Amino acid sequence: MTDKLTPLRQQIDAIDAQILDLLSQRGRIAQEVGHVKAETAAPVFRPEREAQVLRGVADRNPGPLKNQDVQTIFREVMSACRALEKRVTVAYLGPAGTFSEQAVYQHFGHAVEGLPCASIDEVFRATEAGTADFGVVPVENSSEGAINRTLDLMLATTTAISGEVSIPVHHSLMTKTGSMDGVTVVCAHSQALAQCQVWLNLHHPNIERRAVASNAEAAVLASRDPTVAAIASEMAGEQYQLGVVQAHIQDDPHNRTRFSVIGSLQTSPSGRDRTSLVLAVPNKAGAVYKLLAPLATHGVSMTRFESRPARIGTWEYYFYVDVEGHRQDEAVARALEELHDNAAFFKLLGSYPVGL
Ligand SMILES: C=C(O[C@@H]1C=C(C(=O)O)C=C[C@H]1O)C(=O)O
Repeated sequence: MTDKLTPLRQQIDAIDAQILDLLSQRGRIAQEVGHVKAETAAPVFRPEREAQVLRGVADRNPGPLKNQDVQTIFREVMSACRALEKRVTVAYLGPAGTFSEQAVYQHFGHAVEGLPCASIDEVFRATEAGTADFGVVPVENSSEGAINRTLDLMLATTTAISGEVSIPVHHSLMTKTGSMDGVTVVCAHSQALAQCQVWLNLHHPNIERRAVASNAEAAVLASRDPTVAAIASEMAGEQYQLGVVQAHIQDDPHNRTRFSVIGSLQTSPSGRDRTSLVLAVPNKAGAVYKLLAPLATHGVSMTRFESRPARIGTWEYYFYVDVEGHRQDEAVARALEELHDNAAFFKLLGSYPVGL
């Protein structure tokens, strides 16, 4: 067996040497790109370019590696190259170990400076103040719907959306010991408790459920107290050395959360983009129908329509609308102009590449 393995490993060693050499060449060119950008104070992180690179590797992938796996590798290659230009700082809902942190790495790769924040408000504040270059905030969950605080802050702040990232959300029940003996309370973020309620009703109907600031916070509490169980990601469980009582307890096995990347960057077209905006109309019959007519006129598809009650003022609801295409695409630009004219309130949140 050894005789058969040795020549194969020699081939792998030779290929690795080539890969390393090519990575170094790529890194040196990225440094040059960094110098060019510095001359014009151009932004280092270019989400549209990174999206194109990732789509390109999937299109050209000859196998046997899976598209998703080569994309993960190239995301990290770009992340490391980008860090040679500048290591971007990204604020997210902490502490470390949250799904938000996972979303940060999925979008930016690991060569970034994560800035864990105590609340969604703080992520917006850090991003607006420039303490972080970008922020990553949850927008909607496939089981529980919109994250209202995020929608409200999108309206109230000057941040723009420059990207999106969607991740599978799997919840596990974990304790310090890996068993439920002596456990009197299950802690998690209210969204996670809601996403696991059928399972909890069935298996632990009599244990108190307590909502805390985040699932990672629940993991911290469980790591300190054997009477506390946490619902959190296994990543958080590993971070705080918890034992898994039961993995994947979320009621919907396809549960996902979509995050927005926020910042001051206005992303250029990537070829497959989405545009997010907020609209309001006076409370009159047929007003919403009329408001949206320009989308149909210009053949622009709407991929999301969400309403939020206006807390003060003249209008009853704000409508959060996502459409296919970039604000610079001709059809989208025309539709947006007409929407703007029809609406009592209009705010363009941003155009950005459709997430992988
Ligand atoms: C190298 C660049 O800078 C960054 C790094 C990229 C890369 O490594 O491919 C791509 C886009 C930018 O986020 C660039 O703008 O081309």
